[in-house]
Amino acid sequence: MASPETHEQQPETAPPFPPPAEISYTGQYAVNPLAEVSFRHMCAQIPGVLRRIARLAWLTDRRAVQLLLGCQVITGVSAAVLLTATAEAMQSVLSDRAVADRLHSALPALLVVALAAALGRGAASLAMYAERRITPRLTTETDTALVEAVCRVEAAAYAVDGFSDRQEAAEMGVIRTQVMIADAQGLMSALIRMMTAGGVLSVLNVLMLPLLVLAVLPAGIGAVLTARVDYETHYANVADRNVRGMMRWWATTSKYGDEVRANSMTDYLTYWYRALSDRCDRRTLAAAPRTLRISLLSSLAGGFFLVATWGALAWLAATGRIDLAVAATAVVAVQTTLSALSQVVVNGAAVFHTSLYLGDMQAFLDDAAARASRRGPRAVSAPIEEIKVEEVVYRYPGEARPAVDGVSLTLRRGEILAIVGANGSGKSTLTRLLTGIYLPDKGKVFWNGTDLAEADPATVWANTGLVPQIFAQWPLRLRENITLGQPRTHDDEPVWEAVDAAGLRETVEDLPAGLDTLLARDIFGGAELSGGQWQRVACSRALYRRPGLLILDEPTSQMDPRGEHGVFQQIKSIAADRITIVVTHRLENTKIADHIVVMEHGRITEQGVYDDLVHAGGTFAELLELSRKR
Ligand SMILES: Nc1ncnc2c1ncn2[C@@H]1O[C@H](COP(=O)(O)OP(=O)(O)OP(=O)(O)O)[C@@H](O)[C@H]1O
Repeated sequence: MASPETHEQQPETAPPFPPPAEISYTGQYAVNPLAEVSFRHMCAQIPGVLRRIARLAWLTDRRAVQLLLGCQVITGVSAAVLLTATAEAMQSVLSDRAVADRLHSALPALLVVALAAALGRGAASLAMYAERRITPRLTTETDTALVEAVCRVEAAAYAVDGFSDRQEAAEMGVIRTQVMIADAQGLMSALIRMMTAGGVLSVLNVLMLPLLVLAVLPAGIGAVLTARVDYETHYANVADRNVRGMMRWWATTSKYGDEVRANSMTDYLTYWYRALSDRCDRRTLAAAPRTLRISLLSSLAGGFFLVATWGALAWLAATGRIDLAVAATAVVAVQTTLSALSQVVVNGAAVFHTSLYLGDMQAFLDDAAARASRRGPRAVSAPIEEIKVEEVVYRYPGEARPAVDGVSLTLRRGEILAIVGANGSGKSTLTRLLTGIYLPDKGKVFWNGTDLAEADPATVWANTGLVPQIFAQWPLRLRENITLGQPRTHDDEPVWEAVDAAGLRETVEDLPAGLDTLLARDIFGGAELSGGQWQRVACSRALYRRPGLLILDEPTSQMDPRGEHGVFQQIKSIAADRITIVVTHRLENTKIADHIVVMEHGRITEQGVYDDLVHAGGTFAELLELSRKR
């Protein structure tokens, strides 16, 4: 192995950074939903998407939807009136009478034209107002539904390959809801205008309409094909974008700022971030020639038919097949139909594009709903007298070996259980099974005789208090960090009790606003706590709940000896009313336990009380000996 000095002397020989891992999933999520569908199938989806958008909008704001629909009708009627009145005005303007007479006779029709145009514009403004009433709430509804769906899945879903990528893809659906109503409304109003203008045009000359449709259709096909290419690129980039988003937070949050700097990680992290971005860009750029080809071909075909349309109109007028007034109206009708058709194409493609992301969002919401906790209606009643674990086995998805493998235990109220064992031996997983966060693959966990697989988890978790190894440091006030999610009381007495129990009073009294101090210095301001102080906050949070089952997973790993001693004394003093479980590597702390279990490779290999295990000559004695030798 090269010594550190060798590294220092030959920095130029250091190998280049390894590229970020290629992440691709092979599970059920690996199939691009577009890969196997035809163009016709894709277009056939649009009415369904419009229906779904309409339903969501209707649920959000019925009156705004009614207003929107009313405006669409007015748009259509005003477009038809406008064209008919234009034709009438043209008849008068292009007649062979004196100029003053022509204008005079055209005046009523011109007034109707002005009125219809004003009505159309007014309806468009009102439609925009209605759209702006619906969109923000619709986005909030979908966004909240997504957050709630993720919060309500069984915790085991997080470990399923591709779950977080699907969530990332679903986020795109939420983003698209911001333009979804505007696009759908644009499409509808363009369709109405197109139908009325097209109707008028086909009355003037039946040949014009198919020519116009042919002029715009290639652009429509091109836009939908481009949307498909964009979506394919988006789909290929989902995993990398997801990782990049997470890495961005890890690299830039002040939480890990010390580690990043003092371990010289900045260069690697920026290289890594850029490499992931480059990879996404490469995929995007690789798709550019395809979109160029699509755009050129569709423009060419569209241009050809557009020239044919104008040529046909000129030919009809030049050969006297239609008179000049009709030709002039036809020019207006062609322009109106053309702009409406173009809008249909643009908004239709946008709605189609949105439908792809909405499809991802819906698929994720359905998947999350299927993974939501649905265990049974039985309620676990307090106090918790007994927790019984029978031969439980739990294997994380994709892992070869179970993390917990055939464990049986019985815990009674008033007892303290200590779980010890090497890293990765299954201690935390066992606590997740005991609390019902995970349900075992085999075996059962009973609380007061109720199988947790059949119990409503809310009634189970109403009785638990957990200090996990990695706990949340919420960017909220100190009081909320302790009481988060709990029923509020009118005074702070119980909060101070929890503060005292974790030995946090002195810290709170030193804070500028006591319990009201905001603990979000990086984001919104306030104060910052040390690692050990945060751990005391996490302990206060669990103790504030006065739980029937208190689980502390390495609760004092960052505390000074006085703090650690105080917390363990406190655990002992309140143990009579509850079942307490402590996971710890500091074996001296297990002296307070009534029962100790030693775990190895997911199994309990030794158990008993402290004094017996110390002299048993097994793993416990060996680990204790090693810790004393240091
Ligand atoms: N979310 C997860 N997905 C897949 N495997 C996991 C997950 N969490 C833990 N494991 C695996 O399960 C095994 C047991 O992990 P567990 O966290 O229960 O160990 P532990 O005894 O608490 O370890 P430590 O002392 O390091 O906290 C380990 O092999 C670990 O790799």
